[in-house]
Amino acid sequence: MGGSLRKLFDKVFGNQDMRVVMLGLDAAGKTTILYKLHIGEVLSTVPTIGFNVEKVQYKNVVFTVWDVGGQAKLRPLWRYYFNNTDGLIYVVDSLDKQRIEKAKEEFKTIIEDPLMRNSAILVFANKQDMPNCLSPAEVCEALGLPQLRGRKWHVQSSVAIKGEGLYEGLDWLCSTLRGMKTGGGGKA
Ligand SMILES: Nc1nc2c(ncn2[C@@H]2O[C@H](COP(=O)(O)OP(=O)(O)OP(=O)(O)O)[C@@H](O)[C@H]2O)c(=O)[nH]1
Ligand SMILES: [Mg+2]
Repeated sequence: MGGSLRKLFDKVFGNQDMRVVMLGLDAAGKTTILYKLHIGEVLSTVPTIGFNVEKVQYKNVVFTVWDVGGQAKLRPLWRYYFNNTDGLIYVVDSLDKQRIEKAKEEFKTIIEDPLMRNSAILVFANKQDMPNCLSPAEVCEALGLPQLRGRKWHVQSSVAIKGEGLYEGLDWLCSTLRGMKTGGGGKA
C-alpha cells in the first residue's frame, strides 16, 4: 500500500513547487496520514516550544504538519509556517463528536487568517471505519463549509490507518492548485 500510494503521489504532484500545511486537533490522524504516504523522512520537530511541528519534504512539495488544539498563544508563529501556503489540509476525527465544535472553531480561525486567504482547503473526514462516526456530509456541515464564499474546498472521506481516501484527497488538492496557479481556478 505504501509503495503504490507513493507512486500515485508522484504522479499527482509531479514537479511542482507546493507548500501544504496539514492541521487538525490532536489525535485527528495527521501523523498517520503523513507516514501512510511514505513521502519522506520527518525532517524536524520543535518540541521546545511546547508543540510538535513535523516537516516533510518530498521533491518539490513541502508538508508542514502540526496540531492546533488550544494553541491561541502560538498563533503569532503562524506567520512563519503559513506564509506562502498553497494548500491547507484539515484533518477531522469524525468519531470525536464531543470536540467537533472545537474543531470548527479552530478551523474558522485558520481559514480567516490573512495568510490563509488564498489557500485551497482539503478536509479529511477521517476515521470513517468507526461505527457511529459523523459522515463526511455531517463533518462538512459541522465545519460550516457550505457557507464559505470565494474559497475552494473539498471534503474527503478517509481511513488513514488503511490509507483509504488519501490519494483521492491529494488528487483534488493538486488539480485545484494547478488550476489556481495557471489562473483558471480549479473545481470548487
Ligand atoms: N480507527 C482509526 N484510527 C485512526 C485513523 N487514523 C488515525 N487513527 C488513530 O488515531 C490515533 C491518533 O492518530 P495520529 O496520527 O497520531 O494523530 P495526530 O493528528 O498526528 O495527533 P497529534 O500528533 O497528537 O496532533 C492513533 O492511534 C491512530 O492510529 C483511522 O482512519 N481510523
Ligand atoms: Mg501527530
